[in-house]
Amino acid sequence: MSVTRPRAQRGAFPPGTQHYGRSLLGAPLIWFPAPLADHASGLIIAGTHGDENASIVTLSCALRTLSPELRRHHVVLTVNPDGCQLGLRANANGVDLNRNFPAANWKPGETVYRWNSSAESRDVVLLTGDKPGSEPESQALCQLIHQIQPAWVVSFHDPLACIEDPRHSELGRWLSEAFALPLVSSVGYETPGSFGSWCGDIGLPCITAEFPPISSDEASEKYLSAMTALLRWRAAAQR
Ligand SMILES: C[C@H](N)C(=O)N[C@H](CCC(=O)O)C(=O)O
Ligand SMILES: N[C@H](CCC[C@H](N)C(=O)O)C(=O)O
Ligand SMILES: [Zn+2]
Repeated sequence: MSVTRPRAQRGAFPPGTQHYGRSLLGAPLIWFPAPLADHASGLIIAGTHGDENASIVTLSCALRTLSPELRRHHVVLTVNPDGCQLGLRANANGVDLNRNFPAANWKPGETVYRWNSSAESRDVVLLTGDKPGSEPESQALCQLIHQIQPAWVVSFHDPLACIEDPRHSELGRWLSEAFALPLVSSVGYETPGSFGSWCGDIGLPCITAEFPPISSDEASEKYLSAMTALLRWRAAAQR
């Protein structure tokens, strides 16, 4: 059996998508259950920030490249489909979903982000939501995780160019080598109400993989083999 599908067949998704809710604007929230699911299956997510296209597109390309029957891990391509449609970091309410998760450290009010990689400071203002987990997209993702109980989560973002894994786990070290990105313990600033904070609260290992500032076109070439390998990654003890 071939590990990858021929290029001619990679234009369409393999069958088997499922819905786990609806976005604020009514878009379906879609996930791709792992055909080879077992207790060691993880969850790979991207598009929490709808303007972080390079990682979303590369994960999509990998899903369409790997022979579907070999995929061990579940996938959510776009946590924030409304943000993707609007070209926006936030969801349609102006909420940064990665400050809206019902973590113990959630903070009310405003949050800031950097306009682009040329900006020196974080001066663009977004909201964190009316209460922890107020947004349909973050609520639905938490519910999906409680339902499928992944062994770990890898959350893709752009453009900070690092693999953030406080545990420096086997998977974190593998990601750092496979994507040739530095392994760090923290992205270096506070992210109250973030997905990783919520995972920490429930004891779920979470690694944040930040692509560098790179086009989708270049990332889909440079990172395709690493992303495709991640979809069927196994710990050494399971090989
Ligand atoms: C350029 C981009 N808006 C940016 O640098 N944002 C970072 C956060 C990156 C991310 O959420 O993955 C920032 O605000 O520092
Ligand atoms: N660049 C991301 C970093 C996320 C950090 C991660 N540890 C998490 O908790 O999701 C952000 O500003 O939202
Ligand atoms: Zn992000």
